[in-house]
Amino acid sequence: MSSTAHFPDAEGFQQQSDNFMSWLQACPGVQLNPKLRLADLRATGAGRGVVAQNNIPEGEELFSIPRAMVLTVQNSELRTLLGENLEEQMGPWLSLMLVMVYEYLQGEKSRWAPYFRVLPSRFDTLMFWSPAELQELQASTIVEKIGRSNAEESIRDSIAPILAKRSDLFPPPPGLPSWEGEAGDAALIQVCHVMGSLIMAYAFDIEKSEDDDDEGEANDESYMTDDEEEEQLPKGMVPLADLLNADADRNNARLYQEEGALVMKAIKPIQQGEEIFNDYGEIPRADLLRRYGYVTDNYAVYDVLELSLGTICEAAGLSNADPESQPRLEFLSSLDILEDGYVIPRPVNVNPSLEDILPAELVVLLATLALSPEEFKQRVSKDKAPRPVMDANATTILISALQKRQEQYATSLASDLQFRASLSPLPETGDVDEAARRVRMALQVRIGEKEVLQTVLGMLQPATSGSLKRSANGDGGDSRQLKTQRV
Ligand SMILES: C[S@@+](CC[C@H](N)C(=O)[O-])C[C@H]1O[C@@H](n2cnc3c(N)ncnc32)[C@H](O)[C@@H]1O
Repeated sequence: MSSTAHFPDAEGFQQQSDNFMSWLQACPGVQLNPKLRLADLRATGAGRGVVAQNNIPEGEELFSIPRAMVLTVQNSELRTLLGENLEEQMGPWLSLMLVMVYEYLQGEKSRWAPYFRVLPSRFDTLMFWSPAELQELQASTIVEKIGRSNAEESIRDSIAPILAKRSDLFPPPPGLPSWEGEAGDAALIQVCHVMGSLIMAYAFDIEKSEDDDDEGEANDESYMTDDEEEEQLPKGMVPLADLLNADADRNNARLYQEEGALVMKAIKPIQQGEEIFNDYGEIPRADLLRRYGYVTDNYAVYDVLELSLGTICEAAGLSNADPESQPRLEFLSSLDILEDGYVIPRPVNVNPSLEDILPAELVVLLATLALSPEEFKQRVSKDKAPRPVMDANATTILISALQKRQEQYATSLASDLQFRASLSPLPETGDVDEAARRVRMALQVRIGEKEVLQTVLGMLQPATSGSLKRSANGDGGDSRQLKTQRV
């Protein structure tokens, strides 16, 4: 979304921002601090953003948006028109998507029309990348999390029938007789993806409780229903709050959910000319790209490497990773400590220890796979998993798993770094070629993951030298043990 290409109307851009701010200002109950300006940040690839025109002290209210102004299922007339409890029936994602499609199709008649005019309709999020572009992410597990086909299935199952039945409320786009048939379906999927992407990158979770001062960042699931979603909070598009960009290091504002309004406050002193930033949380660049369609280096500290159960089992010499046919996996599964995959964070301390880095569940899995048959039998009879301690055998399995993981990426870290160094900087202003931008963002993501991998490998390899090798009879003997936190 953030390149200038996504805001093509150069002439109207500032006008739309000004119109939006005037509209907001005139809405009953809205409080806007006059020190704010909705700025044009396209030159830095960040679309619109909120900037301080004067110094703002810590704690000062930046704006207050009455709950009635938030674009939610609750506040849309569609709820009454359909006469159904949409949230209960469809879950928070799809119900808000339907409501947003409705309001968007209402055009000028929607009470949120000036708001829609400042929201983008094109995005750089992974949902919109072509298969060739996604290939640039190589073996990153983020590709599996995009969930495009699941999302489209949910849209066809839940939203399409309502649009087909109620064309009085959902007029098909000009030139199309209905939302059915190939063209109707394509138009429906397109508009739903736009609304889904807006929810993913812009919406907040709206606390139901009154007078709640918690921050309400939206959850990070793809926009589809699943069982867990039933428990999720309703989502809402909060005008202006969602025009704040985010920065991992420069977060200086927070949204507080108060009884009658959502209130953005400065959480640090903000200097004149400074941008006002929200916080998207500690998310890896892969997720930043999937949800928000951009990456910046200051999220690199949150990069992770994901190691699948399958890769670990392969490294341990198991023929498959099916708990039904692998007693050690079945044992861990019966204790409820088996995962499909394990997330290894980037070591960020000066002298990182394995203890800080490896998730305890991963260490227990490795320790279990490293047990001799005799030791495993004992564990089963005690119905107790091994302690989360890395011995030499566990370390060897992890090294082999990391090497296999490395092979899953099409290029090495060294060649990626070389490629990055060879790239000339993208122009700061004007239209940046979308494809070139995506290649670079994918490169950053895969470099981050490979850096985590190499750092952890580097930490493990010295540990296997000398006496750490387990003897052929499986006796742990004098293995040095690398203890990690307990589960
Ligand atoms: C909540 S919106 C913020 C408003 C947005 N800039 C706009 O013009 O509509 C989130 C989107 O803003 C962009 N964004 C947020 N923080 C950014 C940053 N630090 N650098 C570049 N783009 C950013 C991303 O495209 C993201 O999907």
